[in-house]
Amino acid sequence: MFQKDPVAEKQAPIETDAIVIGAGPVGLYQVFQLGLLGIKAHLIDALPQAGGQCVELYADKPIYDIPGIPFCTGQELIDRLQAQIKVLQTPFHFNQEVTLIQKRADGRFDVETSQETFISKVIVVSAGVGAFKPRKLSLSGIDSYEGKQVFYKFSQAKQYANQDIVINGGETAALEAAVALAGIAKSITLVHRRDVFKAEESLIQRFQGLCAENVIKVQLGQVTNFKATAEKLSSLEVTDFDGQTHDLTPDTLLPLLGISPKLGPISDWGIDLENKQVLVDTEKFQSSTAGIFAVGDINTYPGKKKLIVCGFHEATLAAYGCATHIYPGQAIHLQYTTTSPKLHEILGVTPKA
Ligand SMILES: Cc1cc2nc3c(=O)[nH]c(=O)nc-3n(C[C@H](O)[C@H](O)[C@H](O)COP(=O)(O)OP(=O)(O)OC[C@H]3O[C@@H](n4cnc5c(N)ncnc54)[C@H](O)[C@@H]3O)c2cc1C
Repeated sequence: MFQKDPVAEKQAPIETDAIVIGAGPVGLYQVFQLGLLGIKAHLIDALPQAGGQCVELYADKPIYDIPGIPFCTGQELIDRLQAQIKVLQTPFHFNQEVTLIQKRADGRFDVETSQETFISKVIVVSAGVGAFKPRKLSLSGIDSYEGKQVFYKFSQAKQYANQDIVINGGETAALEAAVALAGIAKSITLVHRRDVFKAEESLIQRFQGLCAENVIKVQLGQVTNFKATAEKLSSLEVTDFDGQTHDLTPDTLLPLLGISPKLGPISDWGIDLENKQVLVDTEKFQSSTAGIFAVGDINTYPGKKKLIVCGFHEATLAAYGCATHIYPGQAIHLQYTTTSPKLHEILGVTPKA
């Protein structure tokens, strides 16, 4: 596996057998199943890392329903899936949203991101619920301070040592950040619309304990305005339910208002959708356009369940569908990883006799 430079200029199209759009758990497993059939894929994701919902929404939380793994966290599942495909040396293209898919006269597909173009024989869309985008503050001009004093993602509490921090939000991410900053930041103020928080009970209790000790201050209301010079955000205005305004002077503002998945350009790709999901058959998980397949949370068919294990099944059958499309007229035989020398070669393993 290697990463492309995200700021690289657009170059000649990359020609490939398969493009997988979305590096969530199902996209990663799709790469593996394609690999078993000798099909090399390129994997593209709008995010800077693999993992989809497992990493973005529940990296540290337990999953109990993956076959053969009684317990693992979202991040551990993704680490294992990445380890499983390491041998395939799949090129990953991160920080790139696929914006265009178009059928070519030669039957292949043009695929475009903002930085690269591809020509592929098949496409597997494993785009989950769409590309994740943080919910942003709707204050005109605040985006000028993004990445300087305004951050929509929280990590590494230590970088905020001795700072006055304002967190905006009342769900898990906001409460986790407030708790993590306790004892590190100079002051922590959490701004939330109402006095009700949405997170696991144990987290709410830790948060409320720190509020009771005056380590975290809660300011009810909405961020309604800000004052700033060209270089620096100097103050925030919060308006409470009585219409009273409160000025806060943060060094850093962390709006952690949740992540909103955006289906984005998928709706313009000319494939049939039903309730914003890609309609597929249940034999190959192929869309209304031959050569474009869809697996995981993005697809729909009678009886669809949005579960990782169902996505793995879909990816397995879609790989056979891709092989039939790439090698028309050729029989694609099922082989067992236990006994097939060809698969051992692909996987780089030498089983004991
Ligand atoms: C809190 C929570 C707990 C869960 N627990 C479980 C559980 O215990 N067991 C279980 O089976 N399931 C669970 N799920 C559901 C499970 O996470 C999903 O079924 C699974 O993530 C779907 O995988 P996916 O690969 O289809 O999509 P995703 O994980 O959503 O990944 C899709 C990827 O596609 C990328 N993408 C989208 N559009 C584009 C584009 N245009 N260009 C480039 N990239 C794009 C996105 O950035 C994303 O990385 C849970 C979900 C949540 C929210």
